[in-house]
Amino acid sequence: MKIGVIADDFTGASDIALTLAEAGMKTLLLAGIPEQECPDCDAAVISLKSRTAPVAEAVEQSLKACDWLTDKGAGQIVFKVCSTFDSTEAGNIGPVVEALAERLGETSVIVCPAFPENGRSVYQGHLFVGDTLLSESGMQNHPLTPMTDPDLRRVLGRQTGWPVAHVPFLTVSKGAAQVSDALAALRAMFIVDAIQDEDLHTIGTAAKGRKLLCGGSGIALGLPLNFGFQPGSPSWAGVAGKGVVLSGSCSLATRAQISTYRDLTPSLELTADDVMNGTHTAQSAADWVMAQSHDAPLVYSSADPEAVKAAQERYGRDVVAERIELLFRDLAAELVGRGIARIVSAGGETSGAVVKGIGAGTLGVGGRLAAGVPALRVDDRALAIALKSGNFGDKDFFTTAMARLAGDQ
Ligand SMILES: Nc1ncnc2c1ncn2[C@@H]1O[C@H](COP(=O)(O)OP(=O)(O)OP(=O)(O)O)[C@@H](O)[C@H]1O
Ligand SMILES: O=C(O)[C@@H](O)C(=O)CO
Repeated sequence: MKIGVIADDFTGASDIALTLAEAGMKTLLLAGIPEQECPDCDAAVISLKSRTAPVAEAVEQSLKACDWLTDKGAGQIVFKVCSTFDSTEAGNIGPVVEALAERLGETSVIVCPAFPENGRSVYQGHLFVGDTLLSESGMQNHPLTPMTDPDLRRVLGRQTGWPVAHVPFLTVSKGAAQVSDALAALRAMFIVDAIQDEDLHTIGTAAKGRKLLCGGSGIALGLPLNFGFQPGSPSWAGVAGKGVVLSGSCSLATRAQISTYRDLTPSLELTADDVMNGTHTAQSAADWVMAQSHDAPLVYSSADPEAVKAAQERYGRDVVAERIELLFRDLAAELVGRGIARIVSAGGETSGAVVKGIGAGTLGVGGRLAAGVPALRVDDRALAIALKSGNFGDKDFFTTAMARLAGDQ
């Protein structure tokens, strides 16, 4: 194994697994730290559900994953975080990077969440989503990690005792040698600007030999070449059978996708009240799914910001999120037990719960369904899944993803 990735959520893990697979590496996605031997690979992505975990837990899990990956031969570790830098004042990005850097003996670390293909760019240390600052992109209303400050130097600075420095676009545009020189000057975490894929390739070249990087999936674009890999297309055979779309994401993109898909398919909305007072359970939702003649109905809890806020005030933010996630976990388990063969899951926390529910161990990476979203095959079962990050995919994503999971081009 050459590259080991620790991802702080499941959609993020599948996002970077696609980048590495398309860059020519045999890549495996592992749902947590494997208890058994895993098949041979060039890159392994360990998916944690640590983005919103308590800091100490996130640090402990990340260090365990790091030890497992280095033990299997990984010489370079990437800590994959969200391209919208989802985190809170407490962490978990700063504390995890600190702990990993200390474990690996690295004294300066590149931190770059840019993902230009999906509109995320970093310029003058600020994160943009398309042409808006992060803090005006909708992410200021995220249910668990509202992002209200677009200056990543400040955001990261609040999470770590390490100095936070900046490598500006002007340096990146001069090439890898200049980036390497800038990184050598200080013991620090460096927010590195990147506005296009070319910048990420430059940063990738500058990262040759570095033991630790932190970023979105874009940070991996230039790394495989350092190990001699050339781009390729992962293959996908398709899985036939009944499908389901499960969404707990409340992002703008997911809500637009739901509104399109709801016109085409039967849908069941689980409101926060329904879940909290037991009106809907995993059993009742599974009965509903199996009773639909449509081949891929929709079950969702994807409320607008006002409804989310009201539910959080009524029940507590973490309590309501956890109860909804548990319902999706148990629903996924129930549905797979009843023969569901294709699942599209929307939302990182939600996907962590869904993957747990289906009891996945190793997921093979197939072709791309959208930028940042691959088709995945669960273990060697006839079960296909897509883990869609909240803000990824166009408005027709659920329809096209379902068809492609089945093998349509
Ligand atoms: N009506 C609601 N009220 C409060 N919380 C909700 C509601 N519906 C869903 N949630 C919670 O909101 C959270 C959404 O996070 P999730 O990571 O699944 O989506 P996302 O943030 O859009 O995706 P990503 O992390 O991939 O960008 C989940 O914990 C979910 O349980
Ligand atoms: O980087 C992203 O935006 C995604 O891979 C993700 O992490 C969403 O949870």
